Amino acid sequence: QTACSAAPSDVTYDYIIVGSGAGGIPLADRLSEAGHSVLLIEKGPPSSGRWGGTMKPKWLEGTNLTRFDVPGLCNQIWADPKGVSCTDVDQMAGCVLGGGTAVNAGLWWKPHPEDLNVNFPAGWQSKDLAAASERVFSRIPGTINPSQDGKRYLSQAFDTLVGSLKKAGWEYVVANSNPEKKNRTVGDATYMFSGGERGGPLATYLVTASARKSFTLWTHTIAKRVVRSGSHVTGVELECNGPGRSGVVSVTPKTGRVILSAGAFGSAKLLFRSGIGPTDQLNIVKNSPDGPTMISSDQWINLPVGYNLNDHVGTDIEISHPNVVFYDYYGAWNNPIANDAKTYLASRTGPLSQAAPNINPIFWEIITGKDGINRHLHWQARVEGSLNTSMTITQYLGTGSTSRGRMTITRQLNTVVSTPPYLRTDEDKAAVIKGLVNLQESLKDAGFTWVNPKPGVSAEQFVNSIPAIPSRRGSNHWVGTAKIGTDSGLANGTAVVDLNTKVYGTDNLFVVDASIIPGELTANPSATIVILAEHAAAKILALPA
Ligand SMILES: Cc1cc2nc3c(=O)[nH]c(=O)nc-3n(C[C@H](O)[C@H](O)[C@H](O)COP(=O)(O)OP(=O)(O)OC[C@H]3O[C@@H](n4cnc5c(N)ncnc54)[C@H](O)[C@@H]3O)c2cc1C
Repeated sequence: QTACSAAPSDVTYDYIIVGSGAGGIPLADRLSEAGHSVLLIEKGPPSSGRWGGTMKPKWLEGTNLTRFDVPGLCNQIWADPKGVSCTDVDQMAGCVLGGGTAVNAGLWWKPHPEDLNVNFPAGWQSKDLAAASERVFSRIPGTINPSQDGKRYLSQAFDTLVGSLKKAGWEYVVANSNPEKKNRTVGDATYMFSGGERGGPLATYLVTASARKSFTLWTHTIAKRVVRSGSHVTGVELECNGPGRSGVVSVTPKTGRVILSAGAFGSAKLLFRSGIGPTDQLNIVKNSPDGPTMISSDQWINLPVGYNLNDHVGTDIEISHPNVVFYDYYGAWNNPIANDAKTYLASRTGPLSQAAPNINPIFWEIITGKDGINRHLHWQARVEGSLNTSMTITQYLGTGSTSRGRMTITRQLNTVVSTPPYLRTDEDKAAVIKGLVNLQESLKDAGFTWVNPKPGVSAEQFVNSIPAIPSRRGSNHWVGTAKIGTDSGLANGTAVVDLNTKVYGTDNLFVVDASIIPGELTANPSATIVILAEHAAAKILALPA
């Protein structure tokens, strides 16, 4: 492994952003666009070919494409996570340039108004984020037709399920044209893909940022902690990770700022290592290898970092139908169907331009609980399961869920989900069960064979039979560990960052990523995180120097 080189001691940056995911990349672009010098630090290697990534199967050799660029290879993260997934997190997360936006399935949704209005404080409501949303969707519009010939491949599962739901009274919608229509509606999966490739922030915001002299990117560089004196942050201490940088990098004296965009686990970990968080967690860091050099306890800032953890609680059902056709996306790594590889390479068309494993359709329902809360269910179908005519459909419970968990740190400095956030309230469970009962009812005469739950097993028995742990219910949509709000955690409140995303008790430390989201959203979160980053950039730029 190549050794790190020392960070230059004679250069400072107006903004140092840690983490190049859904939050970090758009932020880096907007802050550098405003004329500031910006350093973006990413612990992992380049991913997409555009940025010098090299990981690819044989059939992509000689092209500028990597495994990250081809939608049909997105599930390779599960087959071969080595060198791609984070090793210090007990959940799946992308530790490469682009973070989750480099490894995810590319699903891309405009938020339902309640995602923001129910979860977020004043100033971050649907109407407040409308302009940011507009900016995001003008740069990354998303598509329901990833294949560049406009055709839909292997659409049997989609056609069968949409047809059945429509017969049962569900309405077909183009989801991102009608983000508010999420009750008994069904639509196409919408992806951030563009030109038949992954697209997203790596192909838009990072491209414009990189064209500016004021922008610097360091990959292979781990931020260990922020360097601070009391409430004032002066820079970031680095850990060697191959050919990246080591030492300390400083922000512009007096006016410089550090922004953590290292993800729901990564940003919380950085806060703990910087002496910011609940005392029990800071004491663990104190007893870790960091201990001897950790900031002294009289400068610790006690905030509820790591609490309020949430994720979509996933409930997988499996149904089969004779029309459904399976496509071996995993097999496409070594042995793609020759013609499919050829058409993908020649014109970005065919099954490999679609996300594995043929994710489609998506449908939604809102269940109002006895507690009066609207709980949003997002159902996501894919073609895989125990039969070659199976569809597995995951039901996600999002907006309105009242269960929360906790993430903590170990002495080895790994983050763990110590309290899973799944189905901890009766009303959350009731909504999940009711949603399943409603779907069974809607599909009852549609010719599907129910593999799971099996006939004779009630929805309630089925939901209760799946352990409420991340390996069985996890959705990789982690949020909430550094919640935004006006009820400062310094005064026994629940918020870690204020309405400008500034960490309470600090002058110039910010968090902008999934961590600040107070409660789970209806659908997959990445587009909303980019919207939040756009909005946060405007808020931060408006602060007095
Ligand atoms: C397998 C998978 C599939 C998914 N599918 C979808 C989907 O289809 N649609 C969707 O909307 N969402 C999806 N998600 C979720 C989505 O990708 C995440 O919610 C989103 O990327 C989170 O954004 P973020 O900015 O908070 O963090 P991330 O995107 O995770 O970015 C954090 C970045 O910080 C870096 N980092 C962490 N610690 C440090 C450190 N100490 N120093 C330097 N760098 C650091 C990481 O390497 C990473 O690049 C998926 C997630 C996974 C894991």
